[in-house]
This record gives sequence, structure tokens and C-alpha cells, in this order.
Amino acid sequence: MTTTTRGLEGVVAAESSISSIIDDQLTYVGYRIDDLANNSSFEEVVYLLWNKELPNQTELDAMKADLVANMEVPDAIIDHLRSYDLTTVHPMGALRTAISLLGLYDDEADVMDEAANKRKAVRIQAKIATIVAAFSRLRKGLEPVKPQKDLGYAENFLYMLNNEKPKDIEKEAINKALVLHADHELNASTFTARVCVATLADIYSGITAAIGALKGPLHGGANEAVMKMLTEIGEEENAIPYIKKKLDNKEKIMGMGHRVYRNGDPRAKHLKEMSRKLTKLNGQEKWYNMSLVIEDYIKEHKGLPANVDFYSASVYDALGIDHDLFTPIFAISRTSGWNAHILEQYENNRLIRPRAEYVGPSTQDYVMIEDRV
Ligand SMILES: CC(=O)SCCNC(=O)CCNC(=O)[C@H](O)C(C)(C)COP(=O)(O)OP(=O)(O)OC[C@H]1O[C@@H](n2cnc3c(N)ncnc32)[C@H](O)[C@@H]1OP(=O)(O)O
Ligand SMILES: O=C([O-])CC(=O)C(=O)O
Repeated sequence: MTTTTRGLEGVVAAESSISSIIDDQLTYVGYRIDDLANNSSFEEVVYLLWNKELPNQTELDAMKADLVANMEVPDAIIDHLRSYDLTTVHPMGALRTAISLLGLYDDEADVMDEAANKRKAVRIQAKIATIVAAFSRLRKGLEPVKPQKDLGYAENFLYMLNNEKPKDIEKEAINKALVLHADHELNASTFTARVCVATLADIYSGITAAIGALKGPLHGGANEAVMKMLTEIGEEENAIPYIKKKLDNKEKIMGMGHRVYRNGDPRAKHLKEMSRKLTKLNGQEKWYNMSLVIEDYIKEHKGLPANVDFYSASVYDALGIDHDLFTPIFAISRTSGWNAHILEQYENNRLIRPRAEYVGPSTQDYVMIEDRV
């Protein structure tokens, strides 16, 4: 047996042509993340990830139309959401269940040909934003808002959340966030999705599993945890004593560090700039300023850079989004990457089944229960 690698660090577990991280640079299908963040719509990125080429205008229009046409969700899903104790349920738990449930209302759920899988990818991508927005409204005692056919994906999400068309800067911020979170090579949730569908389980199973993996605070759940930390700190002058105490207690600082990036996450600077702009506009610069202090301190004392979750927290807060919806927004975006990886896995499938190095007791003789002490 070869040696084990804790957390599979550095292990190359799949070939993929969807996204790459080389020398701390991230690309989707070879296109630099900076160019995509500055220029593309989320739908364009979805098309790119699923088709491995940028769309022309006709193809992009068709992708936009297809997504918006599929955004409405079956009443049964909304009724199911209504049945939860909405005051206590975490939206990531509700989302994980809702996506699983959605599969039961899809006649093609277990049809495994490529065309059917692509149609399901569209349906899941379209409906996930509606589900998150509906959950948020229902728990406030408000009725869900139906998507508008003339709005793009990012704009529609904020519209369904607030029953109000977003301002241009809000639209830009949410679109950028969706573009930046869309795919990230073999991160934990994407790996989970691939392991799941490599058994030839259906796409709904893969996305449900991935949502479960994203929920944890070492992965997607970190963005909500960052905002919790900022809120606990309260004021900028408390930041360093708070962080010092955490580090002395060997606790991790959320939104800092990364398994792959050593010199910085190339997505963070876009969210940092968006956080600066948005917090200035809404008069909550303290979150941005506090984040700067924490980032500098952790860089200096631990040599760790901020990751994508760090500044997304103050961006979403400035958009007026409830803190426990931050990770569901990550899931909305990452569904595009999960779908791309699931389709790629099906194309050239082999069961994913590593080995464990057994470190338990050596073979023992069975002792009958009456003879055990
Ligand atoms: C979208 C995403 O998923 S991005 C990541 C989101 N997660 C977070 O922001 C949570 C905070 N960060 C972390 O927990 C880690 O940096 C991870 C999980 C992201 C990656 O870490 P790994 O490569 O597994 O490193 P690991 O957890 O083994 O840590 C290595 C060392 O760095 C330290 N370290 C790593 N991250 C942090 C952190 N955020 N704060 C303080 N110390 C840290 C560890 O304590 C450990 O120190 P030690 O060697 O003295 O024990
Ligand atoms: O790649 C990772 O390990 C985590 C991450 O940044 C992401 O999923 O976006």
C-alpha cells in the first residue's frame, strides 16, 4: 500500500478541461478569471463551462431564454418549504432537501443520456435561484415572487428576493459574485459531486451531495462565518485583539487561507473592490475597513491570504442579504460548475474508489458475547 496523503493534498484525482489553477492563476476553459469577472454575464459563464467555448450572441440569448423559461418551480416545492419551521431551519439544509425533492418532480430524473442530462442541468440551474429566494421570502411571511422573463439570471435572483428590480451597481455586484464562484477545479463540493455521479447516480443526487459538502465552514460555509466574525468584532478597534485571541486559542480565521493558493486567491481582489464601493454607498464602510485590518494582520502573522469567502461577506451584507443566505448564493453559482463536472464525469466515467490505509487492530479471534468481559 502506498503512503496516505491527509486530505488528499496535492493528489491529482481527475482530468478536467473546465477550470484550472496554475501558479495561483484561475481560468475557466482557459479564459482568465479577471477577464470573465470584468466582462461576462453569469449566463455566458454557464454556457462556457457546459460547452467549453464562449457563446456567440445567438447562443447566449438562447441560454438566457432557456434559463429564465425554466425558473419557476413546482408548487409542491414551495409547499414543502412552507412546511418547515422556518425560524430555525438553515437555508443550506432547506436547499439540500429542496434540490433532492425537485428530482422527484422531474420526469427525466433517471434518464441518463447526454441530452437529458443537459436539460436537467438547465432546469436545476434555473430553479435553484428561485428556491433560495422563495425560502427567504416565506420565512419573512411574504409570498414568493415569480421570475420576470425580461431580466437576466443575476438580476432575477435579486428581484425574486426583494420584489424590486436591483440598482445597476447591485446587479453588477451579484453578477460578478456569481461569475467568480462558478467553478474551481476539484474543490471539496465538486469532488463530492463527481464521486457521487461516478456510481452512475443521477444528476440530482450529485448536486444534492455537493450542496451538503459546500455547507461546511471550511468550504462554502465560510462566507457566513466571516460575517458572524465581523459582527462579533463590532468595531474596527476591536479587530486585532479579537483576532490575536483566536490565533492564541489555535482557532481558524474564517475567509483566510486556501489549500491550493499560496500567494492569494485571484477572485478576492474583485470582491474586495466591490466591498469597498458598496459599503461606501450604504454607509457601512466599517465592515470593509475592519476586513482590511484583519487581512493585513493575518498576512503578516500567519502568511495567509484572504480567500473568495472573505470579502464576499461584506459585499452580500451591503446588498442587504441575510447572512445565512450567503452560502446558498455560493451554491446558486457553483451549481454551474457542479453541473459541468457531472457532465464531464459521465462523458468518460470510471468509479471513484480510493483505498484507506488500515491502522486498526490486527486480525483478532471473535469472542462470543457471553465470554466478553
Ligand atoms: C471557497 C472555499 O472553500 S475557500 C476556503 C474557505 N474556508 C475558510 O475560509 C476557513 C478557514 N481556512 C481554513 O480552514 C484553511 O485555510 C483551509 C481549510 C481553507 C485550507 O487549509 P489546509 O490546506 O487544509 O490547511 P490546514 O487546515 O491543514 O492548515 C495548515 C496550517 O495553517 C493554519 N491555518 C490555515 N488556515 C488558517 C486560518 N484561516 N486561520 C488560522 N490558521 C490557519 C492551520 O492552523 C495550520 O497550522 P499548523 O500547521 O500550525 O497546525
Ligand atoms: O478550491 C477550493 O478548495 C475551495 C475554493 O476556493 C472554491 O471551491 O471556490
